[in-house]
Amino acid sequence: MIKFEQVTKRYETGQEALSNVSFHIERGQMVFLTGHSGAGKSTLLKLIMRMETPTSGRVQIAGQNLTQLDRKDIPFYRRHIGVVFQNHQLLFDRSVYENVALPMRISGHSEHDIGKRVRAALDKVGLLHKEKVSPVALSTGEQQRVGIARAVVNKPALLLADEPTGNLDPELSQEIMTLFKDFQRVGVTVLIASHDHELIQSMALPVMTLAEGQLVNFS
Ligand SMILES: Nc1ncnc2c1ncn2[C@@H]1O[C@H](COP(=O)(O)OP(=O)(O)OP(=O)(O)O)[C@@H](O)[C@H]1O
Repeated sequence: MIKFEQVTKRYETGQEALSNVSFHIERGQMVFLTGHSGAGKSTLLKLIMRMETPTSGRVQIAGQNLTQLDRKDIPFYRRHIGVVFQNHQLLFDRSVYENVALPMRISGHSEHDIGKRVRAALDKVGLLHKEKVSPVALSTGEQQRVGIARAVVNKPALLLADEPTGNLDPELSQEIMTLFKDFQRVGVTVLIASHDHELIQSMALPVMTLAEGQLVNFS
C-alpha cells in the first residue's frame, strides 16, 4: 500500500529531511512512525499526501507512482487519504455535522449520501448525539473524534495521523487507538506519527523509527 524506494528529500534550504528511505507497508497494516523532533516524520507524511515530492527515489501508493501523478489528479488522489492532526483544525463557526460533511461537499456528493455517511461516521466515533452543536462546546477528546470522523467520512483506504494523541491523557489516547484499530479491522491501512513512547509500547504494533532522516528500525 505504501512503498518507499530509496527516497531522499532535500528542501531548497539544503536540509536533507529524509535520506535514502526504503520500506513497504502492506494494505491493512497499522504502523507507528516515530523519531525525535526533526527526524523527518512530517516530511514522510507530506510525501505520501503528495504535498512534497522526493528529490530522488520513488513513492508508490496503492501501486501508483506519485511522481507520475498529474497535477490535476492530485485533489482526487487526496480524497482517498484520511488525515488526522493533533490540532484537528475544526471550523468553530459550523456544527459538528457540517465539519464532518466538509470533505464530502468538496467531492460533490448528494445531500442524501452526505447525510448517510456523516451520521455513520459520527456514530462510529460515538458522537451522533452531538451533530448539531459547535465543536467549541466539546471536550478535547471529543473534538479529536470529530476530526477522525471527518478523516474517514470519504471511506479512505489509507488513514494518516500526525500526533493524534498529542493533547490527550492516556485514557483518551487509548480510546483513539481503539478507533484506529477498528478501521484497520475493516481493511484500512493506518500510519500514525507519534512521540508518545508509552502509547507506542502499550500497543503491539510495528514501529518505524527515523533518526536524522534515516530509517533506523522497522520491526
Ligand atoms: N519546508 C521546509 N523547508 C526546509 N526545511 C524543512 C521544511 N520542512 C521541514 N524541514 C526540515 O526538515 C527536517 C525534518 O523535518 P520534519 O518536519 O519532517 O520532522 P519531524 O520528525 O516531523 O519533526 P517534529 O516531530 O518536530 O514535527 C527538519 O530539519 C526541518 O527543519
